[in-house]
Amino acid sequence: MRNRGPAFVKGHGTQNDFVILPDTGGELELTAERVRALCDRRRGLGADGVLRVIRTGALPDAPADVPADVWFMDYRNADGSIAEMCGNGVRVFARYLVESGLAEPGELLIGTRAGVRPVRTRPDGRVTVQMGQIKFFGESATSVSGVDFAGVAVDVGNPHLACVGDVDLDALDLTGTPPRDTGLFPDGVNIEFVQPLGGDEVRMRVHERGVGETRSCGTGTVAATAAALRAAGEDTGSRVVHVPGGTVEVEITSAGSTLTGPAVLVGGGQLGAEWWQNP
Ligand SMILES: N[C@@H](CCC[C@H](N)C(=O)O)C(=O)O
Repeated sequence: MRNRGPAFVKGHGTQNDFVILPDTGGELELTAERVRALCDRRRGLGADGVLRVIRTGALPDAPADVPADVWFMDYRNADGSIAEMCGNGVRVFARYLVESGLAEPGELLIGTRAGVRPVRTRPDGRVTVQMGQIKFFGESATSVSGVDFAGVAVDVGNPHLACVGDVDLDALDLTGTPPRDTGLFPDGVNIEFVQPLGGDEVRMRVHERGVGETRSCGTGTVAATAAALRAAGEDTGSRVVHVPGGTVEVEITSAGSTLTGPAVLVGGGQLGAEWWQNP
């Protein structure tokens, strides 16, 4: 390819997949249309979302409480919308920072629209993220194929409705967007269906705001764990969460929550300059 556009790296966390766009100079014009084209699995690279790598100080709408020199995960959903936080994305973002030499392995801080997230990269390839305090903010319901599901509203930096019950997850048709209470979730919601398996294990499927069904959602696994603990009459504890794309571990204590799981970099390349101009 003679005319080269921006560089990219493709990665995933439990098969929640992302196009990483390094923008260390803060120069890329990342429009919603470019995000949609990048994430399109036929006309683009294909992904659930885009992670732009930029210094917080270079992003005009960055939250004031994130220090300017911290690397910021500018997250976009596949439909081009902006979301506050992405738990699988943060792990993949951390792996990218370390592999590309932008950060040392071990402890690092990542800026997000939900605030700073302390992260620890591990030698085995897994990454642990401190996901902060979860907050319950109501009860609500949704339905799939005419079947009603009750759930709890959970704020993990972004909004979730976590529905825990003895549900036949394999039978759920999540090709459409399940209805939501627009009063409780005015900006949309990520919806988790959670089946306790006994002991500290649960299974989960998720319909993500701005994407559709994905094979995993990190913030969703934290919401699912909080809801599963609450259903068991507990405030704190841990769950091993099995999603279609793999397994993660979540712990909730009185001090906050952590998410541990894999982060994989698949490969990278260069976008075509013409494609980037007119995707
Ligand atoms: N897949 C993510 C969540 C991404 C954002 C979400 N779709 C939203 O709009 O809030 C995760 O791993 O947490």
